[in-house]
Amino acid sequence: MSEATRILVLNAGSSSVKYQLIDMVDGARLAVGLVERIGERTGRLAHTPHGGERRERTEPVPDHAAALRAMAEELAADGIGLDSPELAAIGHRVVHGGKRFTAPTVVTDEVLTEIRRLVPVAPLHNPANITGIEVARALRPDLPQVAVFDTAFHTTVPEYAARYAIDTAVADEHRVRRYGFHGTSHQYVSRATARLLGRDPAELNVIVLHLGNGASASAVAGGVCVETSMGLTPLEGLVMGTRSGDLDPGVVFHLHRVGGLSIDEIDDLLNRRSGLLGLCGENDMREVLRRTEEGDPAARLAFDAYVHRLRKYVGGYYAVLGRVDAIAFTAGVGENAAPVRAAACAGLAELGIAVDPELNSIRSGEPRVISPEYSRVTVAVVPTDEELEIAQQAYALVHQG
Ligand SMILES: Nc1ncnc2c1ncn2[C@@H]1O[C@H](COP(=O)(O)OP(=O)(O)O)[C@@H](O)[C@H]1O
Ligand SMILES: CC(=O)OP(=O)(O)O
Ligand SMILES: [Mg+2]
Repeated sequence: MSEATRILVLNAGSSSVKYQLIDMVDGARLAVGLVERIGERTGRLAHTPHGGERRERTEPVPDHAAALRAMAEELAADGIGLDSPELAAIGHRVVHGGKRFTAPTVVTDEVLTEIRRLVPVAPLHNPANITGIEVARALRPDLPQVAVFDTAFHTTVPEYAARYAIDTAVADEHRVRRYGFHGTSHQYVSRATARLLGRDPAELNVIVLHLGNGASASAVAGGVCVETSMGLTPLEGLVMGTRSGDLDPGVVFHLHRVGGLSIDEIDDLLNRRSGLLGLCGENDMREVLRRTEEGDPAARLAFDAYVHRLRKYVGGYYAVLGRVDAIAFTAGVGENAAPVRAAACAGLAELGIAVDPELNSIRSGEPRVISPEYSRVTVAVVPTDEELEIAQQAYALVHQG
């Protein structure tokens, strides 16, 4: 039996790489790091070893290969380099797995080809994930590279919810359907919510609101995902930092035919220049909240639109589930923005949903209940941990075989 008990997790984004080295015996984070501003004039690496001081480097990081080299140097400096025999596998977040990948998968050339084929439906994400896999494989060709897919947890969404009401032959030919994303987070948070409440996940109905840069909602019935807000691509659903979320598909035809925008320009508009950014020129919720407090009308509109959309999904998923036991807020905005949580749940006493202002204002990194005793639905803040979930799934896979 090998002694390899560590998993390196890579979450490669378009201009950043987040990484964690986790020991699966005791769950220790041997290193946690982030390389940002890849491809810009100056990049930045922040690296924190277990029980040690955070280190920062500011230097040009031209591409993802350079980012992973910098990560490898920092790990080596702590004596836990990529050459370590204790490394069992490298786990990768892969955003789009299509219909085929319903579980964590060891990456082969053929698997990589399939992930590459899905680039057009996850253009902001899959290319970076592929680069992460390729670079990691070049650094440690002997290790299993395990892909953990954002789409996997949503493969239980029933056909009537996953299908768009369009011609079946066209949909089948082009594999157009709802796939859903952030699944690793929705899965982790729905289970963590059950743990927080001391309940069996199999008997709990939860609405999970993952509000990060990308944002999505899911309805989880007894541990099984039955509905989610993102679709064929991570563009549908909630208002996000730079993405529009739901809109009339007629808007696309109109902008093309009447507005004269090309399809690529519309794609760029809806994915990168819309959402909070499009409404008020700012995609960071912290800045939107600050400007709202100062009375800035554009920021107010952006906040109101963001919250209004969220409330529509909460109401909709209430009806989908029939009975809701808990609503869990997670990711950067969900974990930190008390005003968003308060506004999303305001005036819903008739649905048994209430938020206690004092509990809601407490800042903490721990899972916590923010609803009052009398609230029929427990409202909670449950920090997500996609990296731990990826590490656990990757470790379980390499240890089975
Ligand atoms: N204290 C805070 N208050 C409000 N929003 C915050 C706060 N901290 C972070 N955020 C929001 O969280 C977002 C990032 O969320 P995160 O889950 O880290 O994103 P991702 O993993 O998708 O890159 C930021 O864009 C910012 O708007
Ligand atoms: C799928 C998705 O939107 O991911 P992120 O929030 O990391 O952009
Ligand atoms: Mg995230």
